[in-house]
Amino acid sequence: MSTENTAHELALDHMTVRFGGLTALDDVSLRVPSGRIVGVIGPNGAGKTTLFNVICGFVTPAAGEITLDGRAWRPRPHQLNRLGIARTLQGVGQFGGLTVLENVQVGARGHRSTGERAGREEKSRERKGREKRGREKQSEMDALEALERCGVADYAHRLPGALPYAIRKRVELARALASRPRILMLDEPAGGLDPEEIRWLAELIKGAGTTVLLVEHHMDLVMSVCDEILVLDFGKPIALGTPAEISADDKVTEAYLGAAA
Ligand SMILES: Nc1ncnc2c1ncn2[C@@H]1O[C@H](COP(=O)(O)OP(=O)(O)OP(=O)(O)O)[C@@H](O)[C@H]1O
Repeated sequence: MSTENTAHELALDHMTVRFGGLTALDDVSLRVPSGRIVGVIGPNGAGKTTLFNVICGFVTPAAGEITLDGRAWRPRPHQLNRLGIARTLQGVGQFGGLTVLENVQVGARGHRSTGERAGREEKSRERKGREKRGREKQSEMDALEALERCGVADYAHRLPGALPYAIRKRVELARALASRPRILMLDEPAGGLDPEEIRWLAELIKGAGTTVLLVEHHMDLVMSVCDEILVLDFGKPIALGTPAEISADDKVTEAYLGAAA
């Protein structure tokens, strides 16, 4: 697949990350066009999570550039939500003391409506109070909608710690979706899920209606949902192409066989 003429919502150019003497990413470039589902795969330790962490601003690269909507961009974790970028965590990472709904509202909270922006200049205390209540109501509605979309609205008032792992993974997805992101970053969303859950997940990803960047070990999922796949091995990009191209690439097979040996 060629992405030459497509608007690149997010792009990484010649990204290099070092941890002491270890090069975790070595001159990695990636285009994530608007509306596409782009996968990043590779054996353990290949640099997939590091790539995510660079985009989220958790890790500072030694070299390379990131552009968002064609403009140079230096990511900062606290700005992601406002910029419409949401990320799930590899595990389930929910606050144990909050209900499922409250956890998902945390994801929804930074989402700003047009009305909110329009009223930003208002100074009166009463107006501010009304806006705050409106925001909370909106975030609750967004959270409930996301929980419903993920099929777990029935658990809204439960504490996540007591719920089965697969349900918590769905809650984690709902948390990311609640902010209505334009770029959804999924870090191993299929980890620990059974085949039926993975089929559900594939449908959710395909129907997400956003740009998706997916790091995943589960090959069937990656091959079935991604438009394009980047393969990393020891931090180096070894292949980039459609699922069919990646499946037929000997370098990819060798990287995985080497990792299994
Ligand atoms: N904060 C860190 N400090 C030092 N080394 C790190 C750090 N984060 C990652 N690494 C190393 O960088 C390399 C890439 O790690 P990374 O977690 O990005 O790989 P990965 O492809 O996501 O692996 P996995 O599939 O096991 O999650 C590994 O050798 C890892 O040990």
